[in-house]
Amino acid sequence: MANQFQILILNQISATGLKRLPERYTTGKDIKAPDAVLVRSADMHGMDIPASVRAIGRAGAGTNNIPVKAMSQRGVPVFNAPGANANAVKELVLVGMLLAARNIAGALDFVAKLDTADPEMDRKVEDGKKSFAGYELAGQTLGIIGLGKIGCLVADAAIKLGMNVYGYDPEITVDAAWSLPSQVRKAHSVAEVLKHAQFISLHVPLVDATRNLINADNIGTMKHGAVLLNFSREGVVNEAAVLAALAEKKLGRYVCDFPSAAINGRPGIIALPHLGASTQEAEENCAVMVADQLVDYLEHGNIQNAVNFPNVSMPRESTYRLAIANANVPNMVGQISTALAQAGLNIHNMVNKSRGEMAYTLVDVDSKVTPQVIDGIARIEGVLAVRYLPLEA
Ligand SMILES: NC(=O)C1=CN([C@@H]2O[C@H](COP(=O)(O)OP(=O)(O)OC[C@H]3O[C@@H](n4cnc5c(N)ncnc54)[C@H](O)[C@@H]3O)[C@@H](O)[C@H]2O)C=CC1
Ligand SMILES: O=C(O)C(=O)COP(=O)(O)O
Repeated sequence: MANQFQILILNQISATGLKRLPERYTTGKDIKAPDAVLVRSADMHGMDIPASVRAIGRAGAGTNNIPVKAMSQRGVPVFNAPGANANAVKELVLVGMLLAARNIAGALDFVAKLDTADPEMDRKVEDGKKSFAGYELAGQTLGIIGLGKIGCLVADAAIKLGMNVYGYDPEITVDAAWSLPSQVRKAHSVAEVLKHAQFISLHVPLVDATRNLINADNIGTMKHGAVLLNFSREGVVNEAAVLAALAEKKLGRYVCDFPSAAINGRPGIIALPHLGASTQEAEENCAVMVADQLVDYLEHGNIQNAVNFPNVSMPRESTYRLAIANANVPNMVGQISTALAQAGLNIHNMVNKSRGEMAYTLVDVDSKVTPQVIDGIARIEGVLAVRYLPLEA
């Protein structure tokens, strides 16, 4: 019988994505011993992740809600869906700039409070509108911190709207750099971006190095009345610093996707309920991408788009495959090959790749692998997880 897999679902995942899982897969939110977890923003840090879990699929970009380091130590890849929701976020960032520049939230509120039975309503509309006059985006300068999938799309859209764009990303990839319009000016520091831009948009992941990236020390260096947009993560911005800068009118608006007790309802705050990736298209794209990656990993051991392991794939030419997650230390491949040779197994094909402290090995052999051989490999120091993935007869 073909392999049965159980997938624990922690958030609402697009049905189109779930349909990519073969029918023999069971999905649900109460599965006790899942082979894999599908998640969006649910916080998995406090969760007791069952030992049965072989992979985690994040139907989205950010993985700060997942204990990635602990999963690496267990040899468990954490997959995400790079770029699959980037267009949705880009569009909401454009909305964010317009909300700030045109006083749209205040204007909508004003209209909602109009008395439609008042014969003077039309006059009040014409009188009232002057309170909401704004300015245009064309000609303004936007600074983008983080030029990954989202930052690059925001840069491109802003250039097309006639804005000047500064971008900062010390680890920009070659592909991202190629995708940027030539008009984007390269900034060499966060400070340089803050100095030049009227709008600053953050598109970095939340990691130790980006926590409080915008803080009391640098927020005062922004242009007077600047607009800060945060569709990245709450922790990237120090909210106390934002409130102080708004109170001093140093900051014009703080537009974010992360409401909180500290900022909600405060003057100058425009907060959306984490809507960046909430379009039908983005939800489908993310779920499809990550479901396909999970299936390929669970059934064939191939890794594509894990945040903690290298990309490793090998075409299936042999029925008998071992997938081994191991520490990136010397002599792992040697010890694995020796264990197979000692068991009289001939290696048909093999690939080993590393990324940081992690490495991953796929080995196809010409005959059946016994549980004793698998146990022997699992006991090699530095081996974190071993899976035997024979093709079904
Ligand atoms: N509001 C929402 O619904 C959504 C929010 N996000 C957030 O946006 C973040 C970025 O998403 P993507 O662009 O898809 O990720 P990405 O991985 O394509 O891009 C992130 C970029 O940030 C850069 N970076 C890292 N540290 C930096 C630093 N200290 N200074 C400047 N640049 C730095 C990286 O080099 C990379 O190019 C996600 O990690 C997530 O937190 C993503 C999707 C939806
Ligand atoms: O992809 C991301 O990083 C997001 O923040 C989107 O989160 P969501 O999937 O909408 O809960």
